[in-house]
Amino acid sequence: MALMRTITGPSDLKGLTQGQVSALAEEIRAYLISSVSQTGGHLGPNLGVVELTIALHRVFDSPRDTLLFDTGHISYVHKLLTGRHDLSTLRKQGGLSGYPSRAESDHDVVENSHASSSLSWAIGIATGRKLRGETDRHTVAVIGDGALTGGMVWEALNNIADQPDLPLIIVINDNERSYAPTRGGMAEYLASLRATQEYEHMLSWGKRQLSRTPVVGRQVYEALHGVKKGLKDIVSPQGMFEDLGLKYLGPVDGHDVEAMETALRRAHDFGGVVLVHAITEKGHGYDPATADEVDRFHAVGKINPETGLPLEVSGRSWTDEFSDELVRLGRERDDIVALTAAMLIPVGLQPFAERYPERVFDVGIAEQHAVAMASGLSFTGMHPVVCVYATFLNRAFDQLLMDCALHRQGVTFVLDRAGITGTDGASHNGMWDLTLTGIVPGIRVAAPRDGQQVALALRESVDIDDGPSVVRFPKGSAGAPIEAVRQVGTLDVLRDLDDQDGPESDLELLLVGVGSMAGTALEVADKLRAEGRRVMVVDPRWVLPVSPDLVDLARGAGRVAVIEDNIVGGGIASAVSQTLAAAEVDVPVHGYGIPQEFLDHGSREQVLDRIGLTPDAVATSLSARLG
Ligand SMILES: Cc1ncc(C[n+]2csc(CCOP(=O)(O)OP(=O)(O)O)c2C)c(N)n1
Ligand SMILES: CC(=O)[C@@H](O)[C@H](O)COP(=O)(O)O
Ligand SMILES: [Mg+2]
Repeated sequence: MALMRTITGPSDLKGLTQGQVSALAEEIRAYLISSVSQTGGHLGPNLGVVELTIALHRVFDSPRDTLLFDTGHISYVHKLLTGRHDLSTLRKQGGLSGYPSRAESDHDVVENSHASSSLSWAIGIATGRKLRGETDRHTVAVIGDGALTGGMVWEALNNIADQPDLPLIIVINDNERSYAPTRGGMAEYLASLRATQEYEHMLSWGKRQLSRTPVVGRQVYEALHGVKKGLKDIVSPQGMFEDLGLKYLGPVDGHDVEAMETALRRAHDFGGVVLVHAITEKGHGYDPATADEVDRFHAVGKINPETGLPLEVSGRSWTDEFSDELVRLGRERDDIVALTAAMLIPVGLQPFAERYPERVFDVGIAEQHAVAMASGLSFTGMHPVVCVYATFLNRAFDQLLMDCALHRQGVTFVLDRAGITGTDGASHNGMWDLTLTGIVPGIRVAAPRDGQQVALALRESVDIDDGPSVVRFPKGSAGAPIEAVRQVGTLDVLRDLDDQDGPESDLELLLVGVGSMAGTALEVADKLRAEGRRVMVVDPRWVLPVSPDLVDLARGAGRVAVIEDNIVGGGIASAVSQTLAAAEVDVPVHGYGIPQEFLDHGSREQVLDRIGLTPDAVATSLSARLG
């Protein structure tokens, strides 16, 4: 760590010798392994960009030059080189973000964790700089091969190709993986370019051998070299980027700082748009990561740094409940197909894919495309199940609305990581989906309260074939089942008025627990009942559209309160309030949910506490309201 501690900013890198640079890379790699194994985080991706990031900061002059890191999860080395040497607070409340953060440094620009937007940012910044006469400032976007499969990238490249003179450098960090190996034509194309590297190595070996061959050696080499272009085009059609008029440099060994510096300096001095194709290895230099076939330690929890084995064992997750039921459904119905946006394992589709490989589609990091493709699949009579993290549905809202719902296509959306996720920061919380889906005509939305309900809701959703249906659930362990004490129409009653409480007509408070907030609602009810309040807790299971049974029950209540892990604005409380008003049911409705703010990272529990979405806070508020 001795050398790293001397690097207070990128300027301290410029004077290092190549030997010192190599030593620094090793120091950083060792520190990443020791620190991130204690905090958790994106260990594999960041081990893959150690040398690349050092080279970037030696060639460019951040923050005068702007460095952008697509998806943001690969910014740990960048942080270490820009004065943030201590990663021990990574992803902890009040500590360093796991993504770039403007509050931490003026070297950081794009904070969000949503992939494939870096080239759009880059052309925006470069164009703005040009308009302001600052054409000596470079903009560099580092984008992974996975993020390169996102449609926005191709929208940006289309525009970038129109301005080939912009001082804009695109570094493709090609490690052949998203979580799993990157799929699709783009991945194949990059593979063909990588093949060039082997070809170049072979050619330079041939040149060395032939140059040692007297007399004929030179002529033979020239002849070979003449063949090179032809062979190279066979090995790797350079066309795509060059056909767009973009200069392509590479492939370059992304773990060779000197080679990266040479390429980046050429790109820097070129004075126009250049793509530098860096070949890297996710998890590089750490055997447990490079040996990990699942995802090369894409995102780890706390692990043993020696073995890479997890130190925390989590219980059966919400995702597991979904995954197992989908396999059961897949066995019963051959019309069920599944789609993922490069997250087959994290969204729980691997067991289904192992059994029905022809019925799973990994479309790359392309949620918009996934939803429109699902609409097409549904049109042919298949029942697609689109599996994305709730926050990433934001990307595909128009396709949900105008491709799926407008045509009443029967598509099931499984939104994992709904609600507060916490440690991945503001852009990862699944806090908007109930609001977004709530404005989609004809949609049905289920918020299961436990693992059993996930299975039940999924089974019901795949029977909905006249429009989109949604099943949303949070990250982590699903916890123990919450049994209903009885049904009122479509509603599950979780806590009933006791007999001696008298008739339902003088119900003080009807408490609605949405999804995983059912547990919170029960604790709130128990606190209020201990004060002698007459409280009933119900779980609608299908939260949108609002059930008429809920309207009927509300008629007899003094107040209604809804607890949801979605923004309060436009969420289920809003929907209930609007539905009651439309039914002329004049009962106050109180919404308890997530504030309409971007929430700094912390654990799920810490964030819930911070925003007052806890049993104590809600009970205190309701107690005051009940008077
Ligand atoms: C829109 C969007 N969808 C999904 C994700 C989840 N995600 C985070 S990183 C990642 C893989 C990125 O692969 P790549 O760009 O190759 O970067 P690497 O991890 O290989 O460095 C995915 C799918 C995301 N961040 N954004
Ligand atoms: C950066 C990104 O989008 C994902 O890698 C995310 O960090 C993983 O989140 P989970 O740990 O919830 O799967
Ligand atoms: Mg990758």
